[in-house]
Amino acid sequence: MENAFQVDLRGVVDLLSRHLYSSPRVYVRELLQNAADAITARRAGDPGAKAEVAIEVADGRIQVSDSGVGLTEDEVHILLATIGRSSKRDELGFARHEFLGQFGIGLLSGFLVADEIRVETRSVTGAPTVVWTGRSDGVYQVEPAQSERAEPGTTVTLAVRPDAAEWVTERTVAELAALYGSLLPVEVTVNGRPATVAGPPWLARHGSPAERRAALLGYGRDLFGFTPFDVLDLNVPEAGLTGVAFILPTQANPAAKGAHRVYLKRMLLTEHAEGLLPGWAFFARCVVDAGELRPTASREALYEDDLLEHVREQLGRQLREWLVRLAETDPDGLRAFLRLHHLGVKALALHDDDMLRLVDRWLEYETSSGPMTLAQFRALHPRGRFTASVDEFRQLAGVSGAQGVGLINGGYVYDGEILRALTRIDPGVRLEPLDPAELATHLAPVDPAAELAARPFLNAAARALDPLGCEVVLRDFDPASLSALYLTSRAAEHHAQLMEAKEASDELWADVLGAMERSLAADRPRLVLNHRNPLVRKVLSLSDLNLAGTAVEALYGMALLHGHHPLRPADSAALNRSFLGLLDWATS
Ligand SMILES: Nc1ncnc2c1ncn2[C@@H]1O[C@H](COP(=O)(O)OP(=O)(O)OP(=O)(O)O)[C@@H](O)[C@H]1O
Repeated sequence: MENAFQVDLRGVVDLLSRHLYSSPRVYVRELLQNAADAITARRAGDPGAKAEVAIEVADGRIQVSDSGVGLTEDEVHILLATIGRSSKRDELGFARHEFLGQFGIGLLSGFLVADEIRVETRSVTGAPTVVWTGRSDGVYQVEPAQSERAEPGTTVTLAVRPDAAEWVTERTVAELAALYGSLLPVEVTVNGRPATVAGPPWLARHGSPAERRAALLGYGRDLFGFTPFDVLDLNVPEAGLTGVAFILPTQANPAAKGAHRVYLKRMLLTEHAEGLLPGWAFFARCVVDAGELRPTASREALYEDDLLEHVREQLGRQLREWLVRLAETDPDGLRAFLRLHHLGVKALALHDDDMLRLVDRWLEYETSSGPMTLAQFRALHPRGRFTASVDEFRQLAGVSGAQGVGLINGGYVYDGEILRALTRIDPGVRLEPLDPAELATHLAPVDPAAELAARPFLNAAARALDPLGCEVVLRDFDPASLSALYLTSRAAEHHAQLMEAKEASDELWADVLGAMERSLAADRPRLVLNHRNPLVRKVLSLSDLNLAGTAVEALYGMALLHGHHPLRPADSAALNRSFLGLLDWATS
């Protein structure tokens, strides 16, 4: 025996309200949408038919009347009383593209605020006016209307439940009708006051491009509360998409979720759409209307499909073209943009040669020769170096620059990768990462006589720093104001990390790490004393070698601090010891 499914309407309404829709307010959108669709259906046969939706709100009742196709009694049974049945799909079950609705559940959203939905409708076919009344307990009835409607169309009436009263006030309904329906191509009024505007502002005609731009910037300001840095048109014909992108006037958080305003067939889908733009374009906020993109069943987000993917690519391309155009026509504008949004552009440059060229030509980097673009730096220092961290740049820029080794700060997000990627646009690029130890080879040795005279001092200094795992050398370099430089090679850093790990690990691991340690050439860090520095000269001239050892410990501590190197416990102890030693000497 075959049986039909039974539907527990209360359960379905509960499902809709708790899990599908984010707020009862969507009932206004669903009513508007049905009214607009009914008008679209009527105008398909009669293009000159009126396109009016009148919403009346008073005393906890809302009435939505449309001049649409209306329904016959048979259609009422089939369409209004069958959940999931919709007249807006074709024979194969696909959404028909001229309509907003498609799922056949929207009318049920009336039960979010009322226990009863009353639909009075007269079909354009000339059938008599009927009244359908559906209740949230799952019972409905259809009866002939007491009087015929003057015109074809439909009036839906909801008498609000006391707990939902806040959703059915004139003010709330007017706000919601304007929010969802202001761009609809039908005339919507709430208690006689218009809720619709002339159409999407980006399609409005203006006297001149400057006027249009000013009007669109004003639109952006009204919508988002900031005056956009710039505005550009968006267009993806395959998705029936038009709109505008506003460039944010302040730095944006790359991790912030998208907040794009999306209309589908002129009805607001969401103010918080995600996935409309590629991830790197976090500096733009869009307002778009698309005829062909699809909503999810809740109508609160875009359905992720190939078309949305295509739209994302195309909008990304249009933003990219805008940037390239800006570089060509308004360099100052581009500089200002980059100051705000360099992260997005750098992220894009990693995979896009045009953007990489733009970064190369326009983005200023910190370098040992002052702030300049990568292109300028390469012209000045064809074999320049870049650092792996901001700290390293701060430690070494001065010394490196003074030795003629150009240095770029490559320590910020994406910079290392960008510098390495430069060969993509210029195969001749010779910029390489700096190994700090290499810098020592650029520091000139002191003259042999001075080196000889300093021997006893250097021996004492080596004895003082040996327990700290550091070697001492004397060099002659600029800037003279720098007393000592602590240089550690990549291998030495690795070695130091290994030692730390070994100290913290158990026996088995300590053995393994010990074996690794032996296999690594322990390239020790160096303290490079600057023979040009007056303080170093003074220390060199000390005849008391113990005191000289203490002074070297102090210079070592200063070099670590100056270079923002981490201080190990042994380093802090050496620094304290040197202080005490110097104080003792001074007071004895
Ligand atoms: N104002 C109206 N005028 C004419 N027909 C209507 C009206 N409101 C609803 N209908 C009919 O009732 C059907 C069911 O409406 P419902 O709102 O539940 O779903 P839908 O609009 O088809 O799809 P969705 O769930 O996506 O909104 C519609 O397909 C339409 O045929």
